[in-house]
Amino acid sequence: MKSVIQNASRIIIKVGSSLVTNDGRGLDHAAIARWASQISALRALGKEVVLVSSGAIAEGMLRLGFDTRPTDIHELQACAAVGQMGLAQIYESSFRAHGLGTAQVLLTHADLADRERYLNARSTLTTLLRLGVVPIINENDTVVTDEIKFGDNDTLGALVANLIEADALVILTDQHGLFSADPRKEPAATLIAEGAAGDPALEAMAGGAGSSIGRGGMLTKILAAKRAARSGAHTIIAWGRDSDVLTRLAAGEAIGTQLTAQTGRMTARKQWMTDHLHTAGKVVLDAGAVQKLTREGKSLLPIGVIGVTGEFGRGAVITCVGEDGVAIARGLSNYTSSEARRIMRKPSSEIEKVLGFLEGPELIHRDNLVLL
Ligand SMILES: Nc1ncnc2c1ncn2[C@@H]1O[C@H](COP(=O)(O)OP(=O)(O)O)[C@@H](O)[C@H]1O
Ligand SMILES: N[C@@H](CCC(=O)OP(=O)(O)O)C(=O)O
Repeated sequence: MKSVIQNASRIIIKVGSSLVTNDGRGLDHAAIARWASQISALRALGKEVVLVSSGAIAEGMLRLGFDTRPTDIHELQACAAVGQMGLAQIYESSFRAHGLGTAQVLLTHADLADRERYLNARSTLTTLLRLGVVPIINENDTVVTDEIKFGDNDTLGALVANLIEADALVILTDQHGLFSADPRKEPAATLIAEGAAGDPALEAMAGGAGSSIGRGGMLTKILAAKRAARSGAHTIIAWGRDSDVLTRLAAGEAIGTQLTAQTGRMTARKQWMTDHLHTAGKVVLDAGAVQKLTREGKSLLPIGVIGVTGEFGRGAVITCVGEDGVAIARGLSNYTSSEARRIMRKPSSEIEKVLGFLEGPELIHRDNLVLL
């Protein structure tokens, strides 16, 4: 078996709390420097990498002088806010040593459930990747209470994989992968080298966190693999301290547990769009635009739109119909219905003049468009 990382061009790497910290107190700077060095090697191979890193609470505990993890939610939030400064600092300097810029992105699950914020987060992340920067994501712990209680960045990693349609999610943790049972409790447990993401038998093997600093345990990782697979991303769970783990995966070596997505990336996306039976509105396309979409695989520009029906917000799923009323495509709109009405039939060069801002030259970008 070959590692899926070898052919993956967009990868989310999640580094867990149990790994990034020195026994839950402060950050392991040397380990972080090693991952930064490996990620810069992946970048040199032409791969786009987004890092999801935990560790803010552990670093905040150290900086604020807590010996044990506070139970008060607001103290935890304070630790996360203080520690996030340290996390950003160490990543910034570790990547800078390899000539790579970093960006801090703090997200909540609710942000990704909101269509408009989802689209904004997606555009920001893809822009950062295009500009050659490594985005470093963590939960925005200041504004959430549920997530901070469970402290689970595995789910966030999967949501980000869905968000930017990554090819793979690599979950680095303190175990070599998924074992037939929790190896802390069952020393005879064996490593599961491969499986199908979403297979319920895997969930039965996974238990909770084994250390005092880790929270989610193996179950959240298995569920994250299932979620990542919905957009066609494969998941690898591996020991983050294995030497050169990331570069060896990129060379095709099978390490840890590989959970394969059963549906391809495009099929998964198409499925998601076509599942949207109730679209918020419609745009009517002239013959030229129909041609561009159906034959040339192009984006939908406002100039090809001759009518807009319904009321919808930015990021809504809308239907594209031809002049004969036949639906030809579905996609996520970059503009609201009222903005679309103002820019339809106009060249993209006039959008900014008409609206006073520019979300993008297209009404629906081809990456967000599915032909029916
Ligand atoms: N079947 C299993 N295979 C491997 N680890 C397991 C399993 N079930 C439970 N675990 C526990 O999950 C822990 C990893 O989860 P966690 O501590 O939350 O790490 P992280 O901080 O990296 O998210 C391991 O240390 C291990 O004790
Ligand atoms: N966002 C928090 C906690 C997230 C967390 O611990 O998640 P995990 O690594 O999945 O156990 C932090 O940075 O400390």
